[in-house]
Amino acid sequence: MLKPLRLCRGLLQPHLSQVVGVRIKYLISTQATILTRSFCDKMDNKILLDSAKRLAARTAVDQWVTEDTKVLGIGSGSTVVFVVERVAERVWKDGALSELICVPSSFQSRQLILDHNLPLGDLDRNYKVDLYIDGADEVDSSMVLIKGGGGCLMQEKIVASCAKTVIIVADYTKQSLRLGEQWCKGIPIEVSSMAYVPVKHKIEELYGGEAQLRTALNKAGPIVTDNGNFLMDWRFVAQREYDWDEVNRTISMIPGVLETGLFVNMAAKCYFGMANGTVKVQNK
Ligand SMILES: O=C[C@H](O)[C@H](O)[C@H](O)COP(=O)(O)O
Repeated sequence: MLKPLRLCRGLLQPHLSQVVGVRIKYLISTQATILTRSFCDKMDNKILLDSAKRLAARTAVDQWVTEDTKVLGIGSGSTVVFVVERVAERVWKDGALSELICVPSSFQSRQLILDHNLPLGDLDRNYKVDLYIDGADEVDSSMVLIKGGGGCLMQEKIVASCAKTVIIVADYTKQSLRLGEQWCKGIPIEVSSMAYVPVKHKIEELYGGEAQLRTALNKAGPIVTDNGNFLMDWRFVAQREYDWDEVNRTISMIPGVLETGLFVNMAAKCYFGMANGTVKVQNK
C-alpha cells in the first residue's frame, strides 16, 4: 500500500514545487517591483527636497551675505550644508567676502566651516554676529520656529541670540499655519540627564501631550547632544491653542531644562524653496 502512495507523491512533488516555485518567483518579483518603486519615490522626493533646500539657501546667501557681513553665524542641519557651499563659492570662486568669519552652532556646522576652508570664529572673540542663517523643522504663520529635530538647538539659539538678523532657509514642507501641522515629532527640549523624568512630568502636567526621551538609532540608549545632555521631544496637543512665547518661557524655567527648540521672535525672514522651483519669502 505504501508503494503507490510513494509513487504518487513522487509524481506530485515536482508539480507542486513547480507551482510553488512560480508563485514564489511571482511574489519576489512583485515585492521587488514594489520595493524598487518605493525606493525610487523616496529618491525622487529627496532630490526634490534637496533642490528646494539648495534654492532657498543660495537665494538667502546671495541676498543677505554682503561685504558688510563680517561675522556670519552658521546654523545646523541639512539645509545649512547648501548655505556653507554657497558662502564658500563666494569666497573661493568669486574672491568676495575677504573679511568674513564664520561662527558655528554645532559640531556639524564647525566641520562644514572647516571642510570649506572658511575662517572659523567663536563667540569668545566674535560675540557680535552680523547675520545668522539656519534651517528649521517648522515655521508657523507668526514665524515661531521648531528647531532641534537634528539634535542641535542650544548652541543654535545662543548664536542666533547674538545676531543682528536671523534668516531661516527651508524647503516647502516646513511652512505651516500652526505648529504641528507639518512637523509631528514634537518640540525638542534639551535637558540635563538627571532631570529628564521630572521635566517630562512637569511639561505634561502644565500643557498636556507627551514628552519622550529621544533614543538613538545606532546606539543603545538616549541621544546625547553636542553639549552632553539629553533631548526630550514634547508632542503637544495639536488641537489646543498655545501661546508659544509663554510656553517657551515657562518650560525654560523648569530646573533641568537647558533650552527649548521653540524660537519665538527671533527670525526676521524665512526663505522657502518651493517644489515649482521658486522661492517664497515669509516676513516676521
Ligand atoms: O537640530 C537641527 C537644527 O535645528 C536644524 O536646523 C533643523 O532640524 C532643520 O534641519 P534641516 O535643514 O535638516 O531640515
